[in-house]
Amino acid sequence: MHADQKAGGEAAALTPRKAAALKAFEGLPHEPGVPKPDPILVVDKVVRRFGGLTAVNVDHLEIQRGSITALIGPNGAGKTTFFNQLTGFDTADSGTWTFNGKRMNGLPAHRVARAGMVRTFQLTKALSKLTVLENMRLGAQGQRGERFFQSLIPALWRRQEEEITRRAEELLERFKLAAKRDDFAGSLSGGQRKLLEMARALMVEPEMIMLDEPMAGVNPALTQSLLGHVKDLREQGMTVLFVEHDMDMVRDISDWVVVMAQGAVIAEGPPETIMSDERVIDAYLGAHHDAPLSVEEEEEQLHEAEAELEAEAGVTHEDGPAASPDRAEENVKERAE
Ligand SMILES: Nc1ncnc2c1ncn2[C@@H]1O[C@H](COP(=O)(O)OP(=O)(O)OP(=O)(O)O)[C@@H](O)[C@H]1O
Repeated sequence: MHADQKAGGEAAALTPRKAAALKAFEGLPHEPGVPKPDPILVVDKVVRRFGGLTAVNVDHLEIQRGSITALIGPNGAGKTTFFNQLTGFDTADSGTWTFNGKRMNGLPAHRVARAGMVRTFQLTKALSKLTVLENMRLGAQGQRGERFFQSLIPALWRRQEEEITRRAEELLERFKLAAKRDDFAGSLSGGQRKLLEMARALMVEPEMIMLDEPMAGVNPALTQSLLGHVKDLREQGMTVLFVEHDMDMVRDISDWVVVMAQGAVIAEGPPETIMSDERVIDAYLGAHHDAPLSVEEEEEQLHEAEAELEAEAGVTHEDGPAASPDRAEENVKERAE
């Protein structure tokens, strides 16, 4: 009975949108840059250098429409820098990327947002001296700019302002922040700020939302709620790309996982297999951790170990530092006895 209940629960969690997202990835090779059946974002040869450091060097990447894709990788892999390039918050040295078939490289952040691709930040950008509602209304700036000429006519402008407030209030309701509407954003908890950031990103009615570490700084009480909201974005037809270090969250909500290391995409695949992919384990633990040692490497390690033992034995011996390898050997023997 327990198994049935479990199966029922899982079936209930497999919504049509989730099923469609999973089907889109079925049978795809688990290789970096693998083409997707219906990509909303296509990235080619994006490079960003800081002095001598190549922070991003992504050869090819496609993000499947309507899916939740996780972007993972060790610290300093280039995930945030990559987000910054794609969303116009920084300028790539080279490369191209298209969103819904339109070239996005070179566009400033507000135009990228207006095209339907928005992002949130690792450290939330909520303006603490503005109220929650004011923060939400600011999120609609892209829409305002688009209707600049309408805004010259007061009646149209007022109607638009009312629309913006109505949408903001609806979203605050959905994200359970309605009671905080008139509080300063600075008074919110870390998790509530993350919710506000997500709600604010939705003010421009995006097609794709990019979340930079949505779980960072969120207390456990809000974790489930945040997860639910992210899944909900896909249920509403949006595409989600998120950076996250919390592997439970990655396993729980993503349909597909892209792994970055040292600026490049090194692996892609479904969450259940990607965590055991050797390339991924190597990237997290440091390259070649489990490759057999060469004779030279073995000798070098032996030598280093001996030198350490000798040094230790010399320092801790009553007679003072080891004067010679022989003396050190004696010290080691004495300690062993
Ligand atoms: N403005 C900058 N100037 C110089 N170096 C930078 C700059 N921004 C990022 N870097 C470097 O680029 C590399 C990639 O950094 P990035 O923050 O994109 O990695 P990340 O994968 O997002 O890491 P984390 O998971 O720790 O957030 C790092 O070595 C970082 O020090």
